[in-house]
Amino acid sequence: MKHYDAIIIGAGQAGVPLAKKLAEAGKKTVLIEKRLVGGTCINDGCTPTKAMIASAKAIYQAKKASALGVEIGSVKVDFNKIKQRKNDIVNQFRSSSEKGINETKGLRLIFGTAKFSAEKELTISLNNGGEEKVTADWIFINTGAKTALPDIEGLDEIDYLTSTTILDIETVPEHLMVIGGNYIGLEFGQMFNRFGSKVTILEKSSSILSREDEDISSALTEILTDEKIEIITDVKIDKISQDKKQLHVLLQSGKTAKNITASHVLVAVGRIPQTADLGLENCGVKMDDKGHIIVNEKLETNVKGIYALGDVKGGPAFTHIAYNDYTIVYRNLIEGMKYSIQDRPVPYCMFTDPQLGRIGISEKEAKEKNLNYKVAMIPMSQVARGIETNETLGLMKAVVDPDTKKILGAAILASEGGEIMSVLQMAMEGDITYDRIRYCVFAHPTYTESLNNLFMKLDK
Ligand SMILES: Cc1cc2nc3c(=O)[nH]c(=O)nc-3n(C[C@H](O)[C@H](O)[C@H](O)COP(=O)(O)OP(=O)(O)OC[C@H]3O[C@@H](n4cnc5c(N)ncnc54)[C@H](O)[C@@H]3O)c2cc1C
Ligand SMILES: NC(=O)c1ccc[n+]([C@@H]2O[C@H](COP(=O)([O-])OP(=O)(O)OC[C@H]3O[C@@H](n4cnc5c(N)ncnc54)[C@H](O)[C@@H]3O)[C@@H](O)[C@H]2O)c1
Repeated sequence: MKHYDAIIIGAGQAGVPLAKKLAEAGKKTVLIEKRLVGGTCINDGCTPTKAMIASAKAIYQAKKASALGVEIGSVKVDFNKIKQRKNDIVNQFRSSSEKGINETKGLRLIFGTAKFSAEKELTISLNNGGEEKVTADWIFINTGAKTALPDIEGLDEIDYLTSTTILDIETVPEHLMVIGGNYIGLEFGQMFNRFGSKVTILEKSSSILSREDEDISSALTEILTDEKIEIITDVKIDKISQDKKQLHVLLQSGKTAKNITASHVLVAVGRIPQTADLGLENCGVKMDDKGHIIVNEKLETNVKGIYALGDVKGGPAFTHIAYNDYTIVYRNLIEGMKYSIQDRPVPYCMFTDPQLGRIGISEKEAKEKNLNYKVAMIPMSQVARGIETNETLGLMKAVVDPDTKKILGAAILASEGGEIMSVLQMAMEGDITYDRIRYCVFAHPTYTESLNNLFMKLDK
């Protein structure tokens, strides 16, 4: 049995950089991956979806080009080429990551499924056959999450799609029914609508984006509905069945019963941690009732020397959070720092068009916390850059503290909303108050310049 300084389970967004850096720091390290280097983000998540969303945006832009005086004629979608481009980008990212691992001295990559067989011992079922046992002083669990399946009668008897399988479907669905109206449902829903599918989104809450402020959720609902996407809320699905031609969904929306047929169903109701087959009972690492690994603010589990990073530990499930987990663990263990995950900013961006860039607290949260707050808001139809580029959908909104003048949070539903939000995040991190931003000199005419006008609204 081989002994290492460090074992990392999962070549995801935390695992790969951590493994490389530990090996570079002189630690004998092994990285175990059961499927593909790069994990969800590169292979089934951010990279492929954002590549395909770029194609969907090009279709949309081409169709509205006549508003800018450009006549394109009919727009033809080559779905195979869209997928090929997506596959090329994914392969490029994955192979460059794998090359980086293989070129790192002191780092071994094993393809296989790891399971704890004792506290600091793992048994690996190797992908090319056989088994290997390894032990280490430090073990880092970065096994990510997978699609959650709702408890709906008949779901296990139909050919449903997940965010992974939909990436490789042969043709554009005629009618795509999406269960779940949040990040995955909305990004895929709008994308396939633009590729030519009829799209129906079924959301169990009273609105899509149910965790966001109502004005943000209703603005996006209007935008998507204008694109002819059907959104049904307050949904309880009673049964799904399939015959040779169609899928049939029996549901209640509020008090109304509906029977909807569709050609395809995409399940997008959240993700669950990949912990069930990890053998955690053999090492004593504790999980919560949803199967997430419980960690302290330094990402250590209840067992000394075993850490969990990324989606598997619960909390915000984003690539940048998994990556930040790696930097915290690495700097604490190798550089002797005392970084914590508490109070770190959690920005995110949903890549619908317009994007939703979010940071800090929402108005809803400010109200719930009984804070003294004010809201600044400007519709994109009043933003010069938006008008000039024909990107007038959405709004910018910031929640501020009128006493300290600090920005508490922002929701930017706009073209490039993620970039504009990041400008406000920098201001929040650097304690730049809104009364300064109001008079900051920004280049004209940029979206950022409109932050002057956004905060001017607070005087009115
Ligand atoms: C469709 C989709 C779109 C997304 N878009 C975005 C986005 O735009 N922006 C964003 O920030 N986030 C996005 N996310 C979320 C993001 O992908 C995840 O938060 C991120 O990948 C989590 O990284 P991780 O390192 O925790 O896990 P992962 O990247 O999931 O990596 C875990 C790895 O562990 C491996 N593994 C699991 N169990 C074992 C085992 N027993 N033995 C060996 N290996 C194992 C898995 O095969 C996998 O490779 C998206 C997710 C999806 C599904
Ligand atoms: N741009 C991004 O950053 C991005 C993009 C995609 C995914 N992600 C990550 O992936 C994770 C999973 O995304 P997601 O959208 O699948 O999950 P989610 O938990 O964010 O949203 C699931 C939605 O499904 C609804 N729902 C649950 N059960 C339902 C049912 N039976 N019928 C109808 N609706 C139901 C919920 O009310 C919710 O609105 C997110 O946590 C996110 O962190 C991020």
